[in-house]
Amino acid sequence: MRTLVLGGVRSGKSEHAESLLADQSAVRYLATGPTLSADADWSRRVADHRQRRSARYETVETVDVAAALRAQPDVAALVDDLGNWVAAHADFDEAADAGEQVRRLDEALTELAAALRAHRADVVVVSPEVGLAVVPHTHAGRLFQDLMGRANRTIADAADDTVLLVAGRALPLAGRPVGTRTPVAAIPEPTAVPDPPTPATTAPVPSTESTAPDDPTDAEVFALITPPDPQVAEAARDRHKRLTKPPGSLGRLEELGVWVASCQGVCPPRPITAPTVVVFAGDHGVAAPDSDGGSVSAFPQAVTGQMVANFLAGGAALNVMARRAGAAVRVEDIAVAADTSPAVSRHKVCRGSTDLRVADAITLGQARQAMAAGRAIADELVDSGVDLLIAGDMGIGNTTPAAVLIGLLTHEEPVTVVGRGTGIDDAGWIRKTAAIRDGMWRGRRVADDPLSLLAAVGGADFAAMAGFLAQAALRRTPVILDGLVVTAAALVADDLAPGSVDWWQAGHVSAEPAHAIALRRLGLTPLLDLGMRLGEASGAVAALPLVAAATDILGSMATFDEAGVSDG
Ligand SMILES: Cc1cc2ncn([C@H]3O[C@H](COP(=O)(O)O)[C@@H](O)[C@H]3O)c2cc1C
Ligand SMILES: O=C(O)c1cccnc1
Repeated sequence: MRTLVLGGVRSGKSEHAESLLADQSAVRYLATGPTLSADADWSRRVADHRQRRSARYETVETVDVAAALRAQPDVAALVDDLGNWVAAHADFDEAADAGEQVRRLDEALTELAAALRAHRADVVVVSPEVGLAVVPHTHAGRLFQDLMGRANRTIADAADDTVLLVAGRALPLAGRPVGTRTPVAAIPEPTAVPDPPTPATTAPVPSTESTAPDDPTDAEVFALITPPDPQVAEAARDRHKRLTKPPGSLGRLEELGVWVASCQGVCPPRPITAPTVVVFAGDHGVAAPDSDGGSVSAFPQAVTGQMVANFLAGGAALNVMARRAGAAVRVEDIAVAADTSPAVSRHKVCRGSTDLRVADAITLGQARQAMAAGRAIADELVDSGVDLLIAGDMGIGNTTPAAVLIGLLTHEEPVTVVGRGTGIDDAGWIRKTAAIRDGMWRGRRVADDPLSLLAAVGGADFAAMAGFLAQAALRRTPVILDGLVVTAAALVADDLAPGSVDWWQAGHVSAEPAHAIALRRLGLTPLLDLGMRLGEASGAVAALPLVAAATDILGSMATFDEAGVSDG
């Protein structure tokens, strides 16, 4: 989480910033202020700050904040403050060219924003809001106000959250950057009230397997995710240079092998021998037919349970592809409306969800329970020796909550994230777009709170997938992501446990438009682009042989020395 804390003099901004990092075990305090100041008032303020900070803080006095952040991306940081940083990056002398100062600052800002975006641990930047004062009558004052305005805008764009401190009150700034698309909050309130869900099939009736109370477990709390081993990555890149091929000639397969090695923490990497797919099945209230019989899906809800049986019988596309790729398949009924085999319903949280257009899909307690289940499943597999994890989805209507989650987390509009799913017609497209709009309207208030977001507009299957994906990262196990539905859960998972994305590769890009948007947001480049739009983990399994081959290349290819081939 990156937060920009703005405020006037003595507004309480530093105290607020420190409170945001209160639960961090270690914080680097990047102090940008002059340290050898003769100004008694300044010295007293610095001493004040020092006293308020505890032993958890390490103070680093620097104006090269970008370099300081890059040096330790996994430790929380507090930058105090951006005003001093701006002052250090410009010449306020009247003789200096003001345009040149702006250009120089913009350059430094670009670097700083990139370092902030790359910072994996929490970071809070404190900055003075000087734009509300009268325009100063000195050249230096006017230039500083100008540069500060630029700096605050750029850093606010790089931050996940911006708050303004006024009179000791922290006001969250919900606005969107000037000149961008319609803000999510401005999506018109739904006019037509959607039909209530059909109670018999869509109400979340707790199953006999669970009572789903609002229990206080910490399913959504994750320890710090640390990245795959960068030293092993270096060693793997080095080894690639010694293998019997022109350097770089295996293209992206080379970096893919490097990634597997760094995930395993060993070079050469071990061959992938026990990849496992978990299909998370669940129904969605939003898929219930309207009074005119229309739905957001081209298929009826009953297909979800029927497909679970098909997976168990080995007849689904996923089964066929997984057999070819040598992956094990496990199915988990998290929220299927129908009864399924006891073998797959151990972790069942509920039967379907409530229609996300009109109410929260599931309760917070159910979201926690589902997330705990996803984490437990990942733990169990990793403990049993699985060396690569893949999540898949099965659930009629699930591309609608997936689009809602992606729309909210990437600030896109409903018409941009809607897709045809199982193949809806134009009337279905209109209905689905309206459903996504209603879901985004309902979910926008909790978009910053992953668990609440999953409860409001996701569902138990999405919560389980998010828990599974983040837990895989915590357990330092590589993951291949599938299509739209799994990637929607991944977006939430990386918010929940930042840095998880380093443990994932995108297997493919689906034909669903929101998928590419979500991948871009995660910074992932898909391995394949085959026009697939099935889900079930089929896209991830299609990419598995590439990941396995990339691993074997580093592990089994001869070096120039070994093969007696002349090195270029
Ligand atoms: C037979 C069949 C097998 C599937 N396997 C995956 N999906 C995929 O399509 C569904 C999502 O699309 P929508 O939101 O339009 O309903 C999910 O079940 C997803 O897993 C299937 C769908 C069907 C019909
Ligand atoms: O890309 C996906 O995951 C997808 C697309 C359509 C239907 N179900 C899943």
